[in-house]
Amino acid sequence: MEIVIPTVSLSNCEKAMPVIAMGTSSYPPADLETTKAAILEAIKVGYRHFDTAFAYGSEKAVGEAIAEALGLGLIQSRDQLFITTKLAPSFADPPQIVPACKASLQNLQLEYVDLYLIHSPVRLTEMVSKTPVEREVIQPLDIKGVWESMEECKRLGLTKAIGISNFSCRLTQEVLSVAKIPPAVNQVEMNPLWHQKKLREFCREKGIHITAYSPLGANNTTWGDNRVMENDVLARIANARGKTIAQVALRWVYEQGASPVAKSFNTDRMKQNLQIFDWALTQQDLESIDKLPQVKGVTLASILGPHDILLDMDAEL
Ligand SMILES: NC(=O)C1=CN([C@@H]2O[C@H](COP(=O)(O)OP(=O)(O)OC[C@H]3O[C@@H](n4cnc5c(N)ncnc54)[C@H](OP(=O)(O)O)[C@@H]3O)[C@@H](O)[C@H]2O)C=CC1
Ligand SMILES: O=C[C@H](O)[C@@H](O)[C@@H](O)[C@H](O)C(=O)O
Repeated sequence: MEIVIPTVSLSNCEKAMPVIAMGTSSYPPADLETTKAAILEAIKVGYRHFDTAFAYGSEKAVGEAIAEALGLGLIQSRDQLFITTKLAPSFADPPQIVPACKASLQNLQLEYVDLYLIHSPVRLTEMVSKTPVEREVIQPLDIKGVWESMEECKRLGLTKAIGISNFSCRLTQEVLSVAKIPPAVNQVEMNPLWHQKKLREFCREKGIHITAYSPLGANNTTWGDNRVMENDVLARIANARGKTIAQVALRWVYEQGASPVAKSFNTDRMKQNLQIFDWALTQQDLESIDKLPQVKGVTLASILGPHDILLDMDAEL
């Protein structure tokens, strides 16, 4: 039976976004063939929204998988897919942004992406090949200049929509204060153990949709841990509903009005993660999840290094 994935409309974007995306950042980093095969498999099982980034090195694999899916007739046109990619912090300098977007399009073999996000609210002044990075290469963003260049990407038709990622309320407000085209999306960590209530409320008021990364807590990766997948309260709910913990976490994100971006390169788990649209959590389940002690998992400081500017940003997010 074909799965119908609900969509959400985004501000200033004519194309609706499927509410669940397949992530493409894997640990340990997967090679091109593995990533390509996983994306092709995800298209076969029904995913239509893919989340990549220049920084993940997965754009080429996504591009090859799309080309192959078209060749095999798994999809009739590129338009049936929603592709999100992100501006790498090393290119987050106004004159480099349109060229960076074009480089991502070349990697993806596409004429446009559907959503282009500023990956993080920092600029790295060098191309970095490994993390953590030295403090000297980290700079705050020139938000006005960077956002104008993001708007230019949209005006040029390189992307249907533009947005931000890892932006706190304060930084999102800074973008809004200079924007002619407001961000359509803010992609942030969100899961039953990191609710993002304040940011979600702020973005809702401003018409900015939240996409939730690491909705499963990024278990078995270096940037996440098993706090979601091994949570006793979630296990009890999953048991009572006849679902898995992953499904409970994804359904919870969806019921909050946000769109999960979950990564799985395993066919059974890919399928399982799509089975969240024909059942609901009970009021009691929602209340139990509401009471879970909050622990932020993914931090910029843990990825890029424990530098003052990053610790300050993490504290706001
Ligand atoms: N904007 C940003 O800064 C960030 C964006 N992202 C994006 O979000 C995506 C998802 O987040 P991510 O951090 O990968 O973490 P997730 O919360 O999606 O967790 C991924 C991990 O969960 C496993 N998994 C997936 N489904 C199941 C399941 N049903 N049962 C048990 N284990 C499961 C995966 O393994 P397996 O593949 O073996 O199934 C993988 O180890 C990324 O791939 C990336 O695209 C992520 C972090 C930061
Ligand atoms: O600036 C830092 C990077 O953007 C970092 O936040 C991301 O690469 C993140 O780990 C991800 O997986 O998307």
